[in-house]
Amino acid sequence: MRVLASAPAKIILFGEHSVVYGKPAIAAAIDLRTYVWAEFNKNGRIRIEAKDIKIPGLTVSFSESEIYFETDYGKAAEVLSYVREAINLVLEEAGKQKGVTVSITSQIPVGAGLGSSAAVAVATIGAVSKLLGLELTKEEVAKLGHKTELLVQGASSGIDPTVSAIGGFLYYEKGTFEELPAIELPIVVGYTGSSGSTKELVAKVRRSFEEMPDIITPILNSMGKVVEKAKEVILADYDKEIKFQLLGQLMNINHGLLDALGVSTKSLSDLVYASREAGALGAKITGAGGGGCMYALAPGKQSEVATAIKIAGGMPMITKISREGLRIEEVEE
Ligand SMILES: Nc1ncnc2c1ncn2[C@@H]1O[C@H](COP(=O)(O)OP(=O)(O)O)[C@@H](O)[C@H]1O
Ligand SMILES: C[C@@](O)(CCOP(=O)(O)O)CC(=O)O
Ligand SMILES: [Mg+2]
Repeated sequence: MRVLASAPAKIILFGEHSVVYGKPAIAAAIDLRTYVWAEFNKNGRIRIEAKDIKIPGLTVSFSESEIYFETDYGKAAEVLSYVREAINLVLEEAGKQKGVTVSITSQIPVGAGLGSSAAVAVATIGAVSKLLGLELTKEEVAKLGHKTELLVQGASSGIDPTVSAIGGFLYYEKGTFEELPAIELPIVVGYTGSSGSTKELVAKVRRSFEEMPDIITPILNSMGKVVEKAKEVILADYDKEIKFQLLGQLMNINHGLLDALGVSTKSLSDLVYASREAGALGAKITGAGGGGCMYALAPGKQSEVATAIKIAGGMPMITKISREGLRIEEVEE
């Protein structure tokens, strides 16, 4: 039997990092997906075929009769830690120890703030649980995805695996979520081409918080207030233009607060300011930062903002919100 599952990427519209400290956040699934095949194998091992992961350098030594390959096996093992932990959690949940092979292909850039870690964990959990005959709800998959991120990152709010499992447009706070009415958000995502490690960036904010709690706490509190105001605006019956103006203003404030936490970079800020100068109503980092992606709210200006992002050295992506979260694509008996 073989099972194919997929899960979407996400953008955090407001509240990244502060959501780790129990504040709310708003995120949406977008139409880039990770696909995972799962099947049993006979050797009793966990086998992971990660087709998109680049190995960290390779040394080959050979003689007449022998050839040896060497790479940074520690880094290679680390890069597969989300998948490995996800599989172990499902095997534990099913109370089975079986040889499982997973094969992964993904449309989501790694370390770009689009939740590639959560999407790969959720799709792996979806495929392996289905293979083992475990009928998990999307909420149960999200919880196992959150556990996976906690095991690998040390800290995780759970918003990424929740949005990836459930899909759509969610208001998330301390492990619970509510679905927000889908509003057509004319956004442009800008990818810097560099990546940031969520584990390292979350740890960096944690260090600042522990060293200067009186300074960091008010920043996190303000971020929480920004998100509450954004939810109020999204739910209000203002006309679209007013909503977009207010949301753009809140995005810019959120970006400044993230900059104060030290998670922005020059390339991210270059794309943010280029977008604003090209007419975006708001632009901010999305995800952990340290590289990765930003996004801009650009009603009627998506192509101008996309061009400005390209001129500023970024890669623009015009994406849509995906209603669908985890999807079992195929079951081959
Ligand atoms: N296609 C993939 N195959 C295997 N592991 C992946 C894949 N995509 C992402 N990952 C895992 O997720 C990590 C990136 O997660 P993270 O640092 O949270 O960045 P983000 O979630 O913003 O993409 C990668 O280093 C790797 O461990
Ligand atoms: C920084 C954070 O708020 C979001 C991380 O998003 P990503 O891994 O960069 O896609 C961490 C979390 O919420 O678990
Ligand atoms: Mg991540």
